Amino acid sequence: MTVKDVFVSAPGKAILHGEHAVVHGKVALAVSLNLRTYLRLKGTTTGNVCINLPNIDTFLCYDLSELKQLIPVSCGKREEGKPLDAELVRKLREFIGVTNGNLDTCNMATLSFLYIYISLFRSSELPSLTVSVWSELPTGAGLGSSAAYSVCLASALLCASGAIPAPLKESDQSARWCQEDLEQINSWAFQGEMIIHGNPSGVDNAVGTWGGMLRFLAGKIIPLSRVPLLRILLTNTNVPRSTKVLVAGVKDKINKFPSIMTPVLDSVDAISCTCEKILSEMTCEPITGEHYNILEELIDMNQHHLNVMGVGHPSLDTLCQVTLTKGLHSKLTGAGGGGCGITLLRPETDSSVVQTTVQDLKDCGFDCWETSIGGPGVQQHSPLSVKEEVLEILNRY
Ligand SMILES: Nc1ncnc2c1ncn2[C@@H]1O[C@H](COP(=O)(O)OP(=O)(O)O)[C@@H](O)[C@H]1O
Ligand SMILES: C[C@@](O)(CCOP(=O)(O)O)CC(=O)O
Ligand SMILES: [Mg+2]
Repeated sequence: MTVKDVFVSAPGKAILHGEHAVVHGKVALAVSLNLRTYLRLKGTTTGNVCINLPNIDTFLCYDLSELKQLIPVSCGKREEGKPLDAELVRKLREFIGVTNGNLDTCNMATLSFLYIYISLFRSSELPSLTVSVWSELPTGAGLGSSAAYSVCLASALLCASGAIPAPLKESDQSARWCQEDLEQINSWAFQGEMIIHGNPSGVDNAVGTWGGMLRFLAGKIIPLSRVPLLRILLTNTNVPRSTKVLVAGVKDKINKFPSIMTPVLDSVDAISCTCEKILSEMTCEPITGEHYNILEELIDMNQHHLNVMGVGHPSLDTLCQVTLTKGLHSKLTGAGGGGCGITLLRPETDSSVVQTTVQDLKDCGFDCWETSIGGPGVQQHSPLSVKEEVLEILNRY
């Protein structure tokens, strides 16, 4: 069986409020970024499955006959939305040489790819193909690179398996799937996130799938269509961390101090709801300085709560202090423990202030850039419509 080529991309995300709390059934507000992950899938006749992941320096090829041995005997095709198939995960861990402990960067990426690939093709014939992925997002820094990767894998492999159609028409540059297909993509991407995050809330893959700004609560996704244009500065402290480890740490703290942590989670929930209310007011009445004052106070309060949860880091404290000297308010975004933070810029914040803030943050060893938010969710592309620099990298494989 030879599968058709497919080229897809999905955006990263920033969480305005509700990271970690969302894993425990609280509200999160998240927004897509204009930084994307691109995946090219090529059908081949080599009898191999190859995966090229230049961002993490991983280039692997497997023989189809080896992979066939891993198909669990237990049952046929698995439906999306179910818990992970424990037998398949065990066999795959053994196959890639992980016997115990946490998976490293390369193992997590390989395991989630092989898991989705085998799950989707197990009841037919495993096809020979090459998947190459390149991302504009920093990996493991809180901007949802794992979800963008999982959404790209899910959409391309679902398309290649024929489970969903390729939406791109000959004359199109890019195209999106219908709601029903997006739900399937989101569901399979969630399985990829389960492998990478351990216990994901599902907010990151929802943003990667649908794009824009959304409110997420216990698996329920509500797109926020009327939101004000926000200016946000993104800072990467370049301190590496793992979402899986941080999420597990918060769970331990909740188990150890339930009466202390429950009010903290409830307070974060109230912060997300208050932020949502303010954002909605800003779209239907004139925007005032007071709206921004409240948004800034919410950012400060949430950052303190995230420190209480144990997901702060000295580098993130530095980010908050440096920006505050310019009157700007910051919080971590994503899992914390290093990685990225967001800084809210007010409409009147002068570009000279932004420039000096960026320079001060760069002097701390951070990367810093003003970003636009609310880009489209997962898309299929005609390769000709993809940015030259991305094509150039993916064409090497
Ligand atoms: N472009 C990519 N190529 C390969 N693997 C990726 C890529 N982006 C993300 N990943 C996988 O996701 C992991 C990072 O996920 P995570 O710790 O959740 O951080 P993030 O905040 O970036 O989502 C990486 O270790 C890797 O396994
Ligand atoms: C901490 C959390 O709320 C967000 C993690 O985002 P990221 O992987 O750090 O980009 C976890 C989750 O929602 O699954
Ligand atoms: Mg992640």
